[in-house]
Amino acid sequence: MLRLSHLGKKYNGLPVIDQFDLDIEKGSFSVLIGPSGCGKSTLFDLLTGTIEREYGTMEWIGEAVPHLGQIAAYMQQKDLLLPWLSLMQNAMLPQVFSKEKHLRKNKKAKGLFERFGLNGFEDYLPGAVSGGMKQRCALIRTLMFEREIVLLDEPLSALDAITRRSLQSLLLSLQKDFKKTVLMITHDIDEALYLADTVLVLTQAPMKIRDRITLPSEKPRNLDSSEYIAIKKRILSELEEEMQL
Ligand SMILES: Nc1ncnc2c1ncn2[C@@H]1O[C@H](COP(=O)(O)OP(=O)(O)OP(=O)(O)O)[C@@H](O)[C@H]1O
Repeated sequence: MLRLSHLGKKYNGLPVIDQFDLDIEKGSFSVLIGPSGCGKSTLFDLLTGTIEREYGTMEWIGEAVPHLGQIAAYMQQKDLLLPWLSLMQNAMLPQVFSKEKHLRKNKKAKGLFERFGLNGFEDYLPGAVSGGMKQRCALIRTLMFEREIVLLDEPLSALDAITRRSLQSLLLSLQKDFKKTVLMITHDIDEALYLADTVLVLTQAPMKIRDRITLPSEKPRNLDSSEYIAIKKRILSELEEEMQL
């Protein structure tokens, strides 16, 4: 389990995150959804160790850790591929930090290119492929880090609806086939309901968990069913209330 206890961070003397607690089951897919500016990216920066927390603790499987820098792979909204490297070279970047055999990693990357529909594009530069293909490559690179936790900060928000849905299916396989613990930020309620085991609705800053919704285990889901329409309404009204505060 990932356990965050009493985390806190201030900017210019104002608390963005204050006494923030969160438990995430190992192997689960949790989605954070909250008003703009409530502190989601700040939380990820604390988790990755990009910024230092002022107080609070983090535990991963019962052990206190300073941050998740060595435990989590992080993927952001922007693909952040290096434009002068081919897709395969970008995907293989984690190899630079790994002591493992190049051959095994290479085989793994090739398998992922096939699975993610990028075979034949290994030698293309990022500038020569679509946004969806770049995000798929970024996702492969995230998997190449072979970390137990995957942090996703709005990874699909820049994509069109059709591309987005096909990548959502790939994200589902992150958890199912690769047994990752996934924590994702999104502004898209449908995306949250399609992917999550647990949806965490957040308050305005200082950020707290306002609602924790455990979804039925069946996936993929039919979001047109009355059950999901009701959950969607619940989340929407909670977010509207937060935005009016
Ligand atoms: N480096 C910084 N210096 C000062 N204030 C900051 C800094 N980074 C973030 N903030 C402030 O902290 C608050 C939370 O920002 P953060 O980016 O974490 O929100 P968010 O929930 O990720 O927003 P969005 O959904 O719009 O991406 C905002 O008020 C923001 O202005």
